[in-house]
Parts: sequence; C-alpha cells; structure tokens
Amino acid sequence: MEFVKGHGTENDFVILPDLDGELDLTDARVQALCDRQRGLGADGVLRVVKSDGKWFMDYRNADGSVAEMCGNGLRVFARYLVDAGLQPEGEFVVDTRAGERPVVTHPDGSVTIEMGWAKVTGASIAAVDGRGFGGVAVDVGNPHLACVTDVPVEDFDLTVPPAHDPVMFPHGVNVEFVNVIDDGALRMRVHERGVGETRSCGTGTVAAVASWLWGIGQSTGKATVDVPGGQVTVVIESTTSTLTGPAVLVARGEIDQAWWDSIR
Ligand SMILES: N[C@@H](CCC[C@H](N)C(=O)O)C(=O)O
Repeated sequence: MEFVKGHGTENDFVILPDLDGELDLTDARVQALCDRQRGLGADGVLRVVKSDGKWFMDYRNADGSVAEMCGNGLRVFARYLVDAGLQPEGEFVVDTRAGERPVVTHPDGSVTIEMGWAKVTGASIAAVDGRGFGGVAVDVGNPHLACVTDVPVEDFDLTVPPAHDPVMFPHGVNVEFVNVIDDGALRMRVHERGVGETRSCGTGTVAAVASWLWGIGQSTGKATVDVPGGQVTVVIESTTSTLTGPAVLVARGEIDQAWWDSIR
C-alpha cells in the first residue's frame, strides 16, 4: 500500500491514496500510523477518496477521531493530487465533512483554500494552569476557541489540554492562543482536539484572525499568522474566508502489509 508524507507549516500528515474507498482505516490503524515511535509519525491521516467523480478528504486526527475539516491538511491534499497527476495545477474542488472547499494550487508550491464562513458563535474561557483566558468561539467547519491575549504565546504550557466549557463545546474544541504583533500580523500556538499541541492549525489560524477582528469591532480583514511551523495568510470576508500557505510533500513509500494486517 502506497503512502505519502507531507506537511503544511509543519502540521504533518500521512496521505493514503484510496481512490476506490476500499481501505479499512480503523482508529487503531490511524493511531499506529501517526505514532512517532511505532509508526510513520504524523498529526493526522488524509485518506484520498474519489466518490461520484468528486475528491473527498477523509481526515482523521492522530487519536483516530474524525474531524470535519483540516486547513493545513487540505493544502497538502491538493498538492498531492497535482503532484500525482490526478489534477492539473490550478483551481478545483475538494469535498470534506464540512462541505465542499474550492482550492487553488500555485506554481510556487503554495495553496489557497476557500474556507467558508468563519462564524463567531459566542464567547468562552480556556484555562491553562488554573488561569482563565477569554476567547471567541469560531466555527470554521470544526470548533475553535481563539483567545487573543497579551501573555506571550511562548509562555503557555500546552502539554496538557486547556480546560474548556463542555456545554459550549460538547464535541471538544481546538484552542488557540494569539498575540497581536502588529496591525494584520498575529502569532499563534494551538492545542488541537484529538492531537495535542501541533506546530500549526490552518482552521485555527482562520479562527485566530476572526477572533482578533471581532475584538477590534471588525468583521472583515486580512492578517498573516506566524505559527511555530511557519506563516500563513488569512483573509476574512463577511460570508467566507481564505487561507494561503505552503504545502510540502516530503516522502513516499510502501506500508508493510504484514504490519498493516497486524493492526486491527
Ligand atoms: N490541523 C488541522 C485541524 C485538524 C482537526 C482538528 N484537530 C479537529 O479535531 O477539529 C487544520 O490545519 O485545520
């Protein structure tokens, strides 16, 4: 079975081409693939499916859970399709559990995604080391709590999940801590639902920009977001948003069949 390894601002993925949708991708197999000691190591798995003539990104978190959307993953997914000769460079659409997402691959390797409406759904609190931080709940297809703060993001201990309100987020939440460096320039760290701290989260950067804009009384705008793994650019419009950033394919290879069969 073929695999490709890639990353978007160091949020890394194992890509499994499964055009006919025949792979039995159990939670245990996702966990094993993503494990950095006993598997290939990744923050998530992108299964590439073609169904009724449409591309579908089946995204799984490293713990095996399913998520609606993954912004960095979708850039890598699109880059894979072009690299594999399955799509010409340029514009096409990929279906996700959050709905269809138009993408544009660029000759410099970067990819732009139309991410849909970054919907502010309320306010809540995330707690780290017993200290609460106010944030804005943003639905980017998946749930986020983006907390703009003056505390330098480097100071947060994200080795444990920030506490959140389970009533507001019954299915868990991705939590971002965000510093404003300058007008239109943010810095962010993230704790992802189903993964832990990652070096970037594409949907999280969209939530971060929406949260910053909400805080300054604006509903549209543009910002760069520095994350530990690099930089992306986000544009928020009234009913949609875009995310642009790098997508890198690192390696390709063959998964050992006996190893795969030993994991159910
Ligand atoms: N890293 C992703 C988001 C992946 C899903 C997330 N962990 C969730 O469970 O919602 C991104 O780049 O958007």
